[in-house]
Amino acid sequence: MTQAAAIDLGAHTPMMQQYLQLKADFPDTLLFYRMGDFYELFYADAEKAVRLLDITLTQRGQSAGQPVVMAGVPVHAVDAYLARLIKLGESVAICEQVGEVGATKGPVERKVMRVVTPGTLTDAELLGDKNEALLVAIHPGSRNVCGAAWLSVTSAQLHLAEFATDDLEAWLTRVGPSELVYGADVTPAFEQRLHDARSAGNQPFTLTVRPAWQFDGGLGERRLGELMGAASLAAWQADGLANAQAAASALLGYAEHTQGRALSHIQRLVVERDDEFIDLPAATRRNLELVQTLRGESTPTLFSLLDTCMGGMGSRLLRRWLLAPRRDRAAARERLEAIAALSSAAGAAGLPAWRGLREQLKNVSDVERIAARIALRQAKPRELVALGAALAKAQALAPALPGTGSAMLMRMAGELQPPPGCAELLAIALRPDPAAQIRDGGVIATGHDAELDELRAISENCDAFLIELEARERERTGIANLRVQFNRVHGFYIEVTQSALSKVPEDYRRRQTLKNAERFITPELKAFEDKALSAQERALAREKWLYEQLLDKLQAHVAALTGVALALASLDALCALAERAHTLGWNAPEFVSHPCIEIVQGRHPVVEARLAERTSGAFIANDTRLSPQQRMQVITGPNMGGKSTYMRQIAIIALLASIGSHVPAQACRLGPIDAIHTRIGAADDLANAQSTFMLEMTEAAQILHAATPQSLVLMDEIGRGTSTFDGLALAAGIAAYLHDRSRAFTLFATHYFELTEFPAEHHQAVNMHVSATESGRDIVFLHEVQAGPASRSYGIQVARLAGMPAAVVNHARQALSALEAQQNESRSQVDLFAPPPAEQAPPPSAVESQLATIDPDALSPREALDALYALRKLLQREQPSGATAPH
Ligand SMILES: Nc1ncnc2c1ncn2[C@@H]1O[C@H](COP(=O)(O)OP(=O)(O)OP(=O)(O)O)[C@@H](O)[C@H]1O
Repeated sequence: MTQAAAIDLGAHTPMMQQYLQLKADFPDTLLFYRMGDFYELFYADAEKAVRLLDITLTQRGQSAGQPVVMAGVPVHAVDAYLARLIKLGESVAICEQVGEVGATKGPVERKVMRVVTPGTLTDAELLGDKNEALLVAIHPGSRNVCGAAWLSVTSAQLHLAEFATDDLEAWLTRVGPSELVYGADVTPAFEQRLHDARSAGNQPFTLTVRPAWQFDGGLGERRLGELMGAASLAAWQADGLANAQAAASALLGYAEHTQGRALSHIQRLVVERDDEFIDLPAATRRNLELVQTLRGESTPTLFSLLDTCMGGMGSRLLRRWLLAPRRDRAAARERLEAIAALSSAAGAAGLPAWRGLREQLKNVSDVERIAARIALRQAKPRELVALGAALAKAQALAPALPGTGSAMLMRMAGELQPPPGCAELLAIALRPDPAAQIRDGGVIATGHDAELDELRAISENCDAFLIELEARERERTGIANLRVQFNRVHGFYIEVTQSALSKVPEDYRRRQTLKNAERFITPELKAFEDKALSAQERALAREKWLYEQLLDKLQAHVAALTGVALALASLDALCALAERAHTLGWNAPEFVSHPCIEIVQGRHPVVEARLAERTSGAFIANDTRLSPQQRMQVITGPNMGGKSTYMRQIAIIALLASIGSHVPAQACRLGPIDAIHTRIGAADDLANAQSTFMLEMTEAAQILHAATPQSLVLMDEIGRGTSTFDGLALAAGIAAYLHDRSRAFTLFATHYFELTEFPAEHHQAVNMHVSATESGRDIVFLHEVQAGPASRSYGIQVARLAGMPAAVVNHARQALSALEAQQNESRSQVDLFAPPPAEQAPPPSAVESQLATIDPDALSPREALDALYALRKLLQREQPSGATAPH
């Protein structure tokens, strides 16, 4: 029950009545109730805010016989408080004063203008330049089909997908919601899965329940049709996706509810199918440290190395590219072509084009977000001025693009053209340095609106007018000490001393009599007063109105602006990739249609960068060659030798190539890839109460189920978490499965020496090892990956390097010799990789043999019954303890 319904509203003060009525619509959301220069929170909201924001709880007056408990935040600092609440997963309804103070009896009219939630942020201050808040709606349908719809309120795209409900977690990992909306009617089991998925990810999202009726397929189809301006969604291949449409209906409903208006800027509809993308499961994103390190930090990661974009739009797009590589190579090929064109020398200076373009892209404002904020009517004056400047830069960029060699760049040159009239509109309407908020005035340019100019002139020229009027009246009347003045109570007046009263002209009207003087007003002064007194307020109101008019006019340009934004973002991302390729010495990959991964002198870009920073030696590049004939590498060698680095670099190179980036290798040839799976030792997942070993086996099992001959699989030290024999046996089984059944490209690093025998019987596997040599009693890692198994393991040397006490090292050496001697003696020929014996069928039982002799068609009913009794008797003889027949 809501607060308002639970209590007797009538007993409250009028203001608290108003508050409680507003709050009733937002029972689960903190309500910021505007009172002058503060947003106030009351009752339970106040107590919660005090806890979360560390602000002071106060009490003021009484309502319904109880003290009013409240807490407030100043309006000018609200963004900082909102940012903190959003980070904590809270939502906030912002309630403003919309009526005029004193216009009605009772409290001034108030309205919730928007709801700020983690998935619907639009303020740059709350979002950060490089981040995107994604709102996702999920609708589980019948027959294991789940519908999803998602968008970022600040961009123009809406995504739809339908997938097997079993794959829910994988989809959520890929999409990465900030907030997930689901219907109140989902099953408790499904709801539990959402809660589990929320806490499993690196970035927990907020869950929001919405009424079940909002998830309506028909309504969704209609709303999407309206947004796209089309009668059918067939053009987007979005027809027939009833579950995704149901999710879209709730998504749009909720987004509008939070923004307080329709999302008219959404103009692109994208249906995503799960076979479109290279699968990058959560473990892969984590293990390859794509956007977050294993410790959960944002650097150093592959993305932090890659992202040298000049603006937030470019960074966000590049991140999307990195996390959603496509199986189809068309997009990657286009980008590679563009990078090549951007990298070729242009102009007299002979410098690559990207250099100049990146200079031009500096300080270009976030057109994507500003366009969305125009559509939502939230754009602030300075954003619009920045938009004008960005459009000018976009226009200047178009002719600077390389004219040949890249279809993508040529397309972009057209897309960078600002919508006709838009920049002019902004330039005419706005001052170049407007106030931050329209409510402060000083936003609309002089010369744009005659009435505003006049109002401003009045308030600005007031003094001059009065001086001029005074001089004129003195001359006209001949009263030398006549004064024109103003006070708050009586307004403007002309003051004449008693002695000069005889000279006062006809048209002077008496306003006030003082002891020694009389005050007058003239029709001219009265007219001026009417204007001047309210000129400032009227100027402010007029500016506000003109600003609204400007926003109205800009609506027509929103679609084109989002196009310009995308072109700017793509250009920034491509220039960043070109810059990286140049600076880091990367090369273009080549795509082929036959399955293979061939890398010449590949490097791990992040490890390489770290080594370069510490100047602790160069990174040793390594080759890789995987083909259907040689699809698995069993990699051995000492700890710290570089096995993990080598395996990860292959995955990273394959991923970079797939997004259309150059790669850290001399050359790379890549066939089709459908997934990158990784199983690499992780810390205990304490939050989910899973043991390391359980987690290891769960992840390995998922990979075995999912991997195909086009997948790349990294298995690092599988079996490490249990006893030696268990671990070895499992590792052998898993290797055999990947080799024989999955037939995936597999990199299998292991510390089980016994597994080096695997390739002898599995002909598509080869042994590789990372090299190391001994120098005295120490070990020197060479980090070179070479053919063949490691000659031995160096665990004890590594332990010595790590500073293990000499006593332990000596003890271990001795124990090792003893163990090795014993093993050599007793080494029997255990075939680790022998396929398990086929299960033998047990011989038939007497009942079964007897049953086989019966021909039911040849029996009379009486004989059939006899036969049945005989069978039962036989069974009882066979199973004397179980007196009844099996069922
Ligand atoms: N190719 C290389 N060139 C230079 N240094 C490297 C190379 N590969 C690895 N290293 C260095 O060696 C360190 C250890 O590498 P890595 O973690 O890959 O070893 P590992 O064999 O997987 O060890 P463990 O089995 O203990 O996990 C890296 O952090 C890096 O500093």
